[in-house]
Amino acid sequence: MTTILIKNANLFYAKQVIKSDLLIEDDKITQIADEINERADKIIDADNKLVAPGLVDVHVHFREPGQVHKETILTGSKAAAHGGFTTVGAMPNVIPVPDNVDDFKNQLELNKQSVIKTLQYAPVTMNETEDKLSPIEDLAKLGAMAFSNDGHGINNAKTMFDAMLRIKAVNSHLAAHVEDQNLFNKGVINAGPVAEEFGLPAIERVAETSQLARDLILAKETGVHYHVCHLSTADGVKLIRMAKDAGINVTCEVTPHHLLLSDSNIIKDDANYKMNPPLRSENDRRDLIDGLLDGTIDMIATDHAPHAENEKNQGFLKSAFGITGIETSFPLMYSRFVKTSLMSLEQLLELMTNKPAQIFNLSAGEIKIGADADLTIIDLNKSFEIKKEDFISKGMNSPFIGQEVYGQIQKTFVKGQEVYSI
Ligand SMILES: NC(=O)N[C@@H](CC(=O)O)C(=O)O
Ligand SMILES: [Zn+2]
Ligand SMILES: [Zn+2]
Repeated sequence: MTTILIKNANLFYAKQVIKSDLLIEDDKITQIADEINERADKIIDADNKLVAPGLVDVHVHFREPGQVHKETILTGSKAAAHGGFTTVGAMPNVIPVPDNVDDFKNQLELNKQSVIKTLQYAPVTMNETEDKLSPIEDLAKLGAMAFSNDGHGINNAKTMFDAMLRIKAVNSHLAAHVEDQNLFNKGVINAGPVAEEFGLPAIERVAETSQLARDLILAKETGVHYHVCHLSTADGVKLIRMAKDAGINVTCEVTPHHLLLSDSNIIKDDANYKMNPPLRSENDRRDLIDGLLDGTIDMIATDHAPHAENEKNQGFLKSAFGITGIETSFPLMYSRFVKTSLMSLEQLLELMTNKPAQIFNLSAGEIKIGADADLTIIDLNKSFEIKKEDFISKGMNSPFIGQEVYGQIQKTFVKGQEVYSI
């Protein structure tokens, strides 16, 4: 047996940060107490740093198979460990889309290269296109964490309705990239004065909100657990608030970038500000923050979307949609929300551990006796600059490069194994 004793932790335990020691035996947490003086193979003095459950991100893109020049499961998962994450949900917009038993099994095999726990979404429809539903029952049986066509909206209401019924029947979750493909209309930036100033084709807010309104009604009718990916609009927050009040089984995520940036921050033609959904207005951003603080929005997810340099330096019109996020999420959220007293550290940790785990029924996101030793040690007082060269991800496409932040990840453990150390 291998034992690790962590001394002098500021431990996030039972929804509070407390002074504590913690003992790991092999892959499990076996003791949590004021003072543990057991002999151990390794003793780590946490020196009053934060010891948190490994962070949970239900929305990442690891690009393998098919686009390994952007990211691989190995580089993506190492980047996640660098960001303090120990459990992630990988979206199925890889090539080929794992929309059948063989490709899904192959995807699960590939995911074994992950240094953290990489769970797999299955697509809602074949090849994430409109016409035909994927073999939902088979893919659920193989262990799909949930179903999503992320990257594309599901335009056809009948397709969505049927998908919801079948996903509900297997007791799974439907995570929706809510976007009407016709209203999206090949835009590249949020509709408004900034789009006009730059003369770029725009994405209307109604691309998100009209499909969301439809889906909420369908979710009410079917009872499926309907989860909204990367919410971006003020009206979207209102719709979800109303739906929750009406008892509809809806949950929702928001990304750090939609909380921290608006279209007014976009540097002309810098595609590190190009993603889908686009950065919206200051008004939308404020309402997303309100929605996060009042519980309308349930969790933070990064939508980590790595691309190669030459796919992102083509200006706003031609570059790919998406930015990396998994290595900067905690430091950015901690610096801009906790340090500024918009929320407590405990609130932020809930949004990045317990809440996503609970909502997707994952055994993750909580430090407790008997749980897997999935932990991260974070120095909250350490400030540093976000630098390209510090990314482990193959993707360097971040609008946050150059920003000064607090909250440096020092070590990350998965099942008692150190998967990142500074
Ligand atoms: N967010 C993005 O802009 N891009 C994502 C797809 C998605 O999340 O919709 C990608 O796969 O690159
Ligand atoms: Zn999406
Ligand atoms: Zn995505």
